Amino acid sequence: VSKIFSAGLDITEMSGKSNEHYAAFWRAVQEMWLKLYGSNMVTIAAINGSSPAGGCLMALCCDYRIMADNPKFAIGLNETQLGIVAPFWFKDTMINTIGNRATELSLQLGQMYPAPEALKFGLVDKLVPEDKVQSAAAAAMSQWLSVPDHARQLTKSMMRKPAIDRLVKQREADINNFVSFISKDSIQKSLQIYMDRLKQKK
Ligand SMILES: CC/C=C\C/C=C\C/C=C\C=C\CC(=O)SCCNC(=O)CCNC(=O)[C@H](O)C(C)(C)COP(=O)(O)OP(=O)(O)OC[C@H]1O[C@@H](n2cnc3c(N)ncnc32)[C@H](O)[C@@H]1OP(=O)(O)O
Repeated sequence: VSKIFSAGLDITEMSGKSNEHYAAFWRAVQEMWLKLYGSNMVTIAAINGSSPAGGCLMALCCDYRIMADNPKFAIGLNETQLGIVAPFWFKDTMINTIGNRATELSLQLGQMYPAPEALKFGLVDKLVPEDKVQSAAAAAMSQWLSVPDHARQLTKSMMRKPAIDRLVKQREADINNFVSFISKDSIQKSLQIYMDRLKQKK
């Protein structure tokens, strides 16, 4: 979709459903992260629009991020703005990209960064004109693929393995945490208010 890289997780999957539904949904989200963050392939994010929360997470899972140079497009982990909390593995992924202090600021405030600020913060690696995002991503891919694969893969794994192992170890506990958190009346109410606001903004 033009102007949106990803709207993040589907909020309708996290509201008004059964605990079994929430558990299956969260397991699938974990699986997505484990596959993408743990992939030994080269992954380049061509960010052609806004990228809140889960969308930002997907971009952060990639090895390199190229974003369209348009201040109307914003990226960030904005969970607190929805009244929810980015789980520890979202937080770890952000820390591994921009460091601890910048992550703390970002997460507590639920900040969405317009493209130029995202570049300053290190959330993205490069800005290019909107119509050059795909070609710039292809060029970056060629550069990354020119590095000997075994050396690049072992290096990637060395950098990411501690975060991945942490989720693998705590996977079931993380699902239980998510289910008990998201099914609280107060959290369901916050999500509903956020969705109503999204619809009113039209
Ligand atoms: C203690 C801790 C323990 C455990 C952890 C607990 C909790 C962690 C849980 C969850 C983590 C979640 C991460 C997420 O990804 S949450 C989702 C965050 N996403 C957003 O905030 C995006 C909101 N959307 C927008 O900002 C905009 O819609 C936009 C920039 C993506 C697009 O803007 P547009 O102006 O182009 O389009 P709209 O008119 O706003 O939207 C069109 C349409 O789509 C609906 N919609 C938008 N985003 C979502 C979404 N993420 N899920 C579901 N639906 C969405 C929007 O309501 C409109 O619907 P209608 O056409 O009105 O029906």
